[in-house]
Amino acid sequence: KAPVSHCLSPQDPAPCLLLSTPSPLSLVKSGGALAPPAQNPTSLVRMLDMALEQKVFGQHLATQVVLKALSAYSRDKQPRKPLVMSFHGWTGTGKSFVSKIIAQNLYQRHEARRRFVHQYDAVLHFPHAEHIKQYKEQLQNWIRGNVSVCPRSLFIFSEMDQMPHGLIDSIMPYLSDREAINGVSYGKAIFLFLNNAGGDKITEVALDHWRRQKGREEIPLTDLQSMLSAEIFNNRNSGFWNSKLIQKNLVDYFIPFLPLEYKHVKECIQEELRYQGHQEDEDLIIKIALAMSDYPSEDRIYSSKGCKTVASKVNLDT
Ligand SMILES: Nc1ncnc2c1ncn2[C@@H]1O[C@H](COP(=O)(O)OP(=O)(O)OP(=O)(O)O)[C@@H](O)[C@H]1O
Repeated sequence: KAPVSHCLSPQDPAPCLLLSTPSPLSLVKSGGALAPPAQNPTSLVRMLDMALEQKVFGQHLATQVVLKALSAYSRDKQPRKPLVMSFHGWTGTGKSFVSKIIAQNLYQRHEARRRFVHQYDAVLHFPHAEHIKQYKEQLQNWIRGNVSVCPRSLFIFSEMDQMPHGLIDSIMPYLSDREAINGVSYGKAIFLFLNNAGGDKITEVALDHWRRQKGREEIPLTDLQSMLSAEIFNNRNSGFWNSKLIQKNLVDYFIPFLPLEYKHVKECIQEELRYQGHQEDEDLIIKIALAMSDYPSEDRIYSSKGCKTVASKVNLDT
């Protein structure tokens, strides 16, 4: 569970420092491979597939789309447009978890590859809406600087719902389908946006399916995706409210994270017990999972916190 490190962090006083003093590794041209030293992109995607399959519970829609998108992306030697994915769902359903798995598998086998992964937290890095002009400039500089050094950079924007309105549109030129901007080509970069916006609608759809006694696997992805794009564009609490990125269709995939059910929470608890080195204790697993399955109040199908508080609950009870 290594923390994601920054290549050029938003708080760096000189955001382009690495451009003037790059390390030898950051100068290696990544060419068609995902990151230096060159690796077979297909095998990286296969490893990612295995990791998602083993570690992520209850998110068959999200993991399928992520894998398809990344396999297509990794096959394209000269993409003109970066891959842009927007994750949506309730808290604790695995959005950050999946983005970490992507980062670890595509970039972080080698310590130095962490330099290709950049995480921006709207609450931490863009706290004051009145500074939006300055943030726009900084954001453009960080992205331009990082992609100049590492074309296959991965940018993760978490807490998108807290993003000052209009800020994300400042990166629109980099997400477009075009050759290069001032000699820098952005087509090999990946952008991930993590949002809670859309989570309530996803849950409504899932619950409706459950009430009609249809399986979770039957929830249609296409309906959810178009609903999500409309929802985040029209929702004032979303970082994409009225966003040109949505209007211009620059987000390639809207990815729904379904609310987690009792059985998925149980799996998270089992995993956490293993991780903390405890024996599997079925009574304890059931006790925690039952307490966490709280939505809707009459049926208690889903956990409104997903698996987010599992680690602390296990800590408390062991
Ligand atoms: N679908 C899942 N499968 C396995 N573990 C999960 C899943 N969802 C969450 N977890 C566990 O719960 C922890 C918290 O989840 P995570 O941070 O990914 O939630 P999130 O969707 O990003 O929430 P938020 O919207 O609050 O940021 C993860 O680190 C992971 O251990």
